[in-house]
Amino acid sequence: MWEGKREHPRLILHNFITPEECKELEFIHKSCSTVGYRPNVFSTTLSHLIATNSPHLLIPFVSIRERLKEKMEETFGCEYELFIEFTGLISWCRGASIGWHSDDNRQYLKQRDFSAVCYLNSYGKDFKGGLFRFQSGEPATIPPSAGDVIMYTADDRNIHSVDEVTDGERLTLAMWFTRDSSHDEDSNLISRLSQCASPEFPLPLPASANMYWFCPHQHANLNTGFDICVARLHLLGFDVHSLPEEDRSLDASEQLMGLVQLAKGGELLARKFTNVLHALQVVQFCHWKASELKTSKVGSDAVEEVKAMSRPQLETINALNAVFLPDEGLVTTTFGYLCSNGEEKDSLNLTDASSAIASWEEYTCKLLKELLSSLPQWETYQTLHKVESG
Ligand SMILES: O=C(O)CCC(=O)C(=O)O
Ligand SMILES: [Fe+2]
Repeated sequence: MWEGKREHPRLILHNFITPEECKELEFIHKSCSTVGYRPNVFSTTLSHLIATNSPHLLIPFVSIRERLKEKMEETFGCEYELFIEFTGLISWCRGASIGWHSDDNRQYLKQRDFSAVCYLNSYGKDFKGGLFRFQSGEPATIPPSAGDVIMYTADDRNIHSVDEVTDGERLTLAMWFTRDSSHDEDSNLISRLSQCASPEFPLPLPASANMYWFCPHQHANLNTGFDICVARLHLLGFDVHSLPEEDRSLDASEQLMGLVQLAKGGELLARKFTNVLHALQVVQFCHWKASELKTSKVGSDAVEEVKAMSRPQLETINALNAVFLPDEGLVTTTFGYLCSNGEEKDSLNLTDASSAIASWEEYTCKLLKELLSSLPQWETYQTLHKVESG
């Protein structure tokens, strides 16, 4: 069944994830990611999605997880034995790498039996460096390609590494599988969903006031970094304007948790977003769906007003950037792809972002409806699975 020998139980699958699924997961990651578990790594776990009041974003993972688990059990001959231990979108930015290791190499990781790494973007096209390598056995080197999956045992028969990423953002869906039901991710997620899932429209909520990422390898007293949301918006050419709060005593980090507006090229969009995460989700949605949204141009009455910025508004933006984005260059070197000449910056304007709001709301409602109708069955069977509607 496996391509390699028995000493190195592993399987490479090509195009297991569709291009549309890759794009949707990329949208989720770019609108929700937080600081990851290694230097220059950013992650979006399923529990983080629940914590940021975006539980509906679990839905796009459901059928992918199900298919991967089935394939894993079939490949390694352990039908109905496995539980998913961890699911996360992980991006490896410039400077990120990992040396030789097996995935169960810590006492607290011993429950891990199998690993699956799904590539959501491609070596050469989206990033440089970042080759996956097995220390022994074939294949030895794997250049990530969108849609491909590597499955392998988590023990020392599959010691592997990832070369340093030298440009761009390398995106994966990483999953671990276990035979130990006490490490079942699903039952944990379901109990959290049962506590929080309300039929109300979910407006994203930053999980904590601090989404600030510190750049490693800097001299300790020269610490620089950025707020992840502000940085991601900046990469698409948008600035954030916060609205004056009644309570002026709020410290800087709180300003992104309240009402914000989007600005670009000296103009400001009248529409107010609940917080920076809300603005980011809409903008990333707009980026994901850009070609569709442009062809189906919504009536101009739906387009919100774009006005020239006043001087105090410009000053507010500059003050926010000084705190949350002190080093603009760091954003491009971390999240950008230098080969692409920063064309992403000019791809969207304020009117595009404004007309994407309705479609983003529609998308969110559709997923929420599916979540709410699936949850009773998930609770009964204690697994996240595709529930046929109607
Ligand atoms: O991203 C990859 O290709 C593998 C990552 C990895 O080895 C790990 O996170 O343990
Ligand atoms: Fe690994």
